[in-house]
Amino acid sequence: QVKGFVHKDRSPPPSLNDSLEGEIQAFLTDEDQLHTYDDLTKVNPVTPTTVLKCLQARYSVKVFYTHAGCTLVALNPFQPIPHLYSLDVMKEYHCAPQPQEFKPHIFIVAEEAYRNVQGQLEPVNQSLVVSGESGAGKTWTSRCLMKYYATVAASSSVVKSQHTVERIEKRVLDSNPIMEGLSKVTVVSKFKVGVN
Ligand SMILES: Nc1ncnc2c1ncn2[C@@H]1O[C@H](COP(=O)(O)OP(=O)(O)OP(=O)(O)O)[C@@H](O)[C@H]1O
Repeated sequence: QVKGFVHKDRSPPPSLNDSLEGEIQAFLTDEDQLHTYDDLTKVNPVTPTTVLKCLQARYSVKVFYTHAGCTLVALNPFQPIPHLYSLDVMKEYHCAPQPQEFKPHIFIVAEEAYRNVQGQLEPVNQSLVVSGESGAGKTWTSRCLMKYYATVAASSSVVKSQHTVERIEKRVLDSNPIMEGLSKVTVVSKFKVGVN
């Protein structure tokens, strides 16, 4: 009579690599959910494969910005997306009590730095570093930031005519090629927008 039976599995225990691979596959199974990760710190496990799959999924549903903690990942849509950068969208982010609760956008980063300067909290001077490989969209992003500052700065002071707003914006934007040509660094008032 067999009173007890213990099956001894002679196969080696799964290695760390196998279990990570299993976790990655499990994460990727839920393909329809991948685009919903608006912050890459929520991705688990964080690996090049899982992060890139999420970004790819977001790109395919035309979502081009994703948080990664305090960093913002911007994907180049390689096509004009005018509604993403309209004056109304700028106003929405600028006037929101908590812009960070909105969808990830370069305007969240812009607004946060703007509020820090206005609030005079240390460090008052703010730097935004825009980095990426050639063609990633650094110049585009820097221009976006400057357009944002030109617009919100003009709208928040004394009520100015549309002509004045456009003049400020043009001056700021026109300074970009000179500054970029000099040192690849553009400086807007107290804001620094670095281009690597
Ligand atoms: N968010 C965006 N929406 C629409 N077009 C974009 C966006 N970002 C970049 N582009 C387009 O992609 C192209 C490359 O962008 P950009 O010139 O900004 O790259 P870069 O990183 O500054 O390149 P380099 O380092 O070679 O100067 C441009 O034609 C630009 O208009």
